Amino acid sequence: MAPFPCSARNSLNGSWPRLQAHDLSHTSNLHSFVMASAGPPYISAGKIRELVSMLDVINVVEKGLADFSNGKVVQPVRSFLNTTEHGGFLGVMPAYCYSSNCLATKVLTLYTDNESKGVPNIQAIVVQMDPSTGSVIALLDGVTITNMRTAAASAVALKYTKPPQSDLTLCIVGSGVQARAHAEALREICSYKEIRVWGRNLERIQKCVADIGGDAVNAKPYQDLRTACEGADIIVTVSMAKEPIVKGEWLKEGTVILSVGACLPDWRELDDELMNNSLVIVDSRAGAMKEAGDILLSKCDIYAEVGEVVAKGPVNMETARSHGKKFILFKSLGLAIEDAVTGQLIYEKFNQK
Ligand SMILES: NC(=O)c1ccc[n+]([C@@H]2O[C@H](COP(=O)([O-])OP(=O)(O)OC[C@H]3O[C@@H](n4cnc5c(N)ncnc54)[C@H](O)[C@@H]3O)[C@@H](O)[C@H]2O)c1
Ligand SMILES: O=C(O)[C@@H]1CCCCN1
Repeated sequence: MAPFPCSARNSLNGSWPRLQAHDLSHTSNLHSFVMASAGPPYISAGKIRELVSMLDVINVVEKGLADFSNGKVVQPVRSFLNTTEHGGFLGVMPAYCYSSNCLATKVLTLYTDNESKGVPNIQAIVVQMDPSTGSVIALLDGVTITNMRTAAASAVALKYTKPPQSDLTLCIVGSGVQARAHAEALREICSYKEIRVWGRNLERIQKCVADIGGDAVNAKPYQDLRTACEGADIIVTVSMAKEPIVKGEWLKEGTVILSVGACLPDWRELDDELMNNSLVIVDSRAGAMKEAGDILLSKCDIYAEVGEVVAKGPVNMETARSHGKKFILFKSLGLAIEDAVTGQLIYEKFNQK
């Protein structure tokens, strides 16, 4: 029986209809009644943070990435369109996975200059559906999901590539939303003797350092990018840069780089020397060959997808050296499956409450 006995949505104005008394004779399904009468729930940023921890998200994203590389996820490379006159992008990111029982799409916008307008550069909503019927079961705050699952994907990559020493120096290049999310997620994987935060504006760097936890987590502001990168064991790049800003010649051998920005084919964060000296692990080969400016323009090789690494086991510097490389690098572009599994987890926890 159809879950919405009174014909799902009003086809003229798209609103969710009120259930009529006679509709009840067609269904005994309370869930259908609630859905049809009130529409799908909206799960806000605050609620999401109450329902799931970063560790929860790391765990589902790890499985999602493994399923993706194992051919268990149906997901086209996302489609982006330009809002040319306004300098922005609209992206649509659908994914379906039978083994994680999730069907969802994220709709997002990416602008680079929204700060002056008082709104975030990346805005998004996740539409979660019931895979067995296609019915929309929830709308979720896509900004929070994007922040958490992106940092979680980097945490998964770090889990499988982390340097062996215990007291590590982490350098975060960028002081925006993802800088904060990564500080949280990467602390689930390693402990750090210092967390360096670089940005272009001292006030914003200091705010980011304070938000991350300041002295309590050994976070320190850096205004010179080269100094921030030199000697770091792990570097995460989360800037909106469009040109290479981090240079391979600055880094010590054995550095692990988590490259999260530069998600368009003509955007860069890292120079050719860095890319060509790295054992490069990507979230999606197909995505990387369409969107990753640092890979496409440096013409570097791709070693593996992170989901393959999750399945086969950790990669270390011995592997990198055997391929003639000095660094290990994870190039993240962001996958719809990361949003879909995170959205599904949140929806299930929402229903348990
Ligand atoms: N891989 C993924 O899944 C994924 C997901 C979300 C965001 N991202 C990317 O991560 C990056 C950071 O996203 P965010 O949400 O933190 O954005 P944000 O706007 O909150 O922060 C961006 C930071 O970059 C700095 N910046 C801007 N232009 C710069 C430049 N030319 N050189 C150096 N720094 C510059 C800003 O001052 C700010 O500190 C973006 O490139 C975004 O596209 C990737
Ligand atoms: O996967 C995502 O959600 C993002 C948002 C914007 C930039 C690239 N990737």
